[in-house]
Amino acid sequence: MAAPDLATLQRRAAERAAARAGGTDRLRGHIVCDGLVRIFKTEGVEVFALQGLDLVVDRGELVAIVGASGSGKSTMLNVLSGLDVPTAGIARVAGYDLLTMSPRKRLTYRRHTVGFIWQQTARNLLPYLTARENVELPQQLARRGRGAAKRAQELLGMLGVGELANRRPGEMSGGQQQRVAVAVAVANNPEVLFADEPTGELDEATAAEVFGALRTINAELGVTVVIVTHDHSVSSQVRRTVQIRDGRTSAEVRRSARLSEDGVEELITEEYAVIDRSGRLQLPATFVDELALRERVKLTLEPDHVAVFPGQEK
Ligand SMILES: Nc1ncnc2c1ncn2[C@@H]1O[C@H](COP(=O)(O)OP(=O)(O)OP(=O)(O)O)[C@@H](O)[C@H]1O
Repeated sequence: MAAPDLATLQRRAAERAAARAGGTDRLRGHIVCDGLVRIFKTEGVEVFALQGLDLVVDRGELVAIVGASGSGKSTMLNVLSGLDVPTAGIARVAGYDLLTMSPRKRLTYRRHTVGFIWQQTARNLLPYLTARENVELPQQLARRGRGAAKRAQELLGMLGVGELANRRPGEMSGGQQQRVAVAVAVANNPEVLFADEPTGELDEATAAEVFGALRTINAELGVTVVIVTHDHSVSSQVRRTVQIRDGRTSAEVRRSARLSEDGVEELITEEYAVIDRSGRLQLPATFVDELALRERVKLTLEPDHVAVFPGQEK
């Protein structure tokens, strides 16, 4: 069977997500971070891991978050997954307020609302269980044992690893293990799936298969998917890539499919800088270097754009 094209997947994900949410008007802001701040204090030194991060992810979206080491990706993911509490700002996922929720609600949130995939393949699966048993386990723990075997087989089939249902993780490749891990993560039908460097231990071709599995889950189940990675090539695998720099969202790459005049589908890639509510934006490092922009720049307002010029030397 030929793989569906990007436009079809895009439409299908939107339809499934709308059906799940109970109408398109409830689609906005499945994940909302607004002015998110996380300060760590170690030995009297304050580290600003998140410095007013803004991010809105719609229900049913699939988004990649990229950034260099130390940019704040893990801190953001820890907050969104309910493991850590931010210092200030707004963090909301699927209607849960992550700053004020009680420990009990936090547990419910982690068990039922979100699913996780970690970088270390070994952390995602129990080595002594088969693929099918691994997918059945979270359902049994949530007392959804009836029908667990059927759902496990369906999910494994959907992710192209149906034939491996009776194999243990040690008898599968890293990529196959991560695809089974995707099935485990969505076994209990979470609303949001967080993947932390899910392809960190894989080569490029295998990584592409795992990204394909995440796209399938997004399109078929309408689950909102957030992939965190330092691998910039992920932007060729997803429609929206958000870049984090110094604890803030700094830029976005959006890919969309459109039909050209002669009826051929073409992919458009557009790059945006992110501007916050105070009007702050970060210029891409390459632009800053190219024109040797330092300290102050000159801005002029044109009818339809703003121009930035190197400031005068002192
Ligand atoms: N528990 C902590 N205590 C003190 N500082 C921390 C703590 N966790 C993170 N930091 C600091 O916060 C900043 C952001 O770290 P974070 O781990 O979120 O970055 P990252 O983008 O995930 O990096 P990597 O890709 O290397 O995992 C770094 O300067 C880091 O040293």
